Amino acid sequence: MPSIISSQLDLYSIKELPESHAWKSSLDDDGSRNINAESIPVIDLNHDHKFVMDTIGHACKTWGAFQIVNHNISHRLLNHMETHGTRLFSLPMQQKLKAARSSDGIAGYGVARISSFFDKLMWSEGFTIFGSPLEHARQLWPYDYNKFCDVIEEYENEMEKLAGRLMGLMLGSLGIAKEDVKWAVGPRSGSSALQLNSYPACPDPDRAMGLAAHTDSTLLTILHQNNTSGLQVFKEGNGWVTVLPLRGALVLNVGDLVHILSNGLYPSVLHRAIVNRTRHRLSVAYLYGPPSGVKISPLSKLVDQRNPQMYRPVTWSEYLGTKAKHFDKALSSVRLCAPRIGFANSKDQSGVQVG
Ligand SMILES: C=C1C[C@]23C[C@H]1CC[C@H]2[C@@]12CCC[C@@](C)(C(=O)O1)[C@H]2[C@@H]3C(=O)O
Ligand SMILES: O=C(O)CCC(=O)C(=O)O
Ligand SMILES: [Fe+2]
Repeated sequence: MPSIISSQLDLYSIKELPESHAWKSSLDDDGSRNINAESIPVIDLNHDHKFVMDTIGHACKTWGAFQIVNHNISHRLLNHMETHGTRLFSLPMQQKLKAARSSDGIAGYGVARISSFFDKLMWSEGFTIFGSPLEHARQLWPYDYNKFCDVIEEYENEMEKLAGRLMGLMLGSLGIAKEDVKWAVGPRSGSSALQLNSYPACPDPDRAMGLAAHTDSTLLTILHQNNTSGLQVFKEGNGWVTVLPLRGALVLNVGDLVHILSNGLYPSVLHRAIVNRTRHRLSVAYLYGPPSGVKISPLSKLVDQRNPQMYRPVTWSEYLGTKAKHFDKALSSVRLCAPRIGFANSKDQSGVQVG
């Protein structure tokens, strides 16, 4: 387990990669820096409905991730979010620590929640918003916290609408009307989180890891990255594929709960973030979950004798607890029967850690 002291290192001031953050020797290159020609699809939401739905279905099956353009989230809002994120991580360390995540909490400033599963530390810092950001914002900027809260509120509202629309398209591509899934329509509250990730420029990027490989414990995640690459998705047969930032585009990741809902048809995507020698990278993940209390289980229309129910019902908070305990074994710990052969995530996710 990383010690408290080393998890609070100020990465902005370090001139040489400490052993605590060295994941692998520079000699063993796993090819992660190849910018492969093939990458995740880019989907224009302005195309006609049927085309968009079919393209999304195909992307979910084959990649578990895609980029979207013409999503109706304004450049102004994306830029504001980026500015406020950068402003937060530029604060002095002792100021950021005033909003530190408590050991049993979700919200606040700190290392990634999954850090405890690795013996090396990641080259990143994060700020998680779960519920109102007011208290933490007050600690960060005692005289000037409103602007931050306003941007977060607007961002969450806009993202919620987009996530609902994408959820409808994904369900549609599975042959399910959104209206047939009770919780997918109607009011929702407290069923999303926002994760700001900061990856400072790193003196030895080939040996460092920004955010270790994981799948998201969400229905879906909408990711905004600044104009610096770092996100990679894993595709069976291709290995790690870089998702190049496309100005104004957003990345959509299929999460574990859609994996469950689709009875394994849309596998959640394994992804990670690598770091950069000269540039600071910022990403903002909107983590979209079901309303609290709702049990997520494979849609009955997708279950029959030939396709038995693969997962037991779980609520979001139950699943988050399972993930915190079992990490990459969380999905298999709620599995009822063997995975479909040849599916992207049917293989064990262990073994992705190097170093
Ligand atoms: C709603 C969520 C989803 C969480 C936990 C909680 C709040 C923070 C999210 C993340 C964000 C960073 C990667 C991850 C793996 C992590 O360490 O914290 C995510 C995790 C998950 O998807 O499991
Ligand atoms: O920074 C990135 O591109 C990835 C972030 C991520 O995977 C997450 O916040 O869950
Ligand atoms: Fe993620």
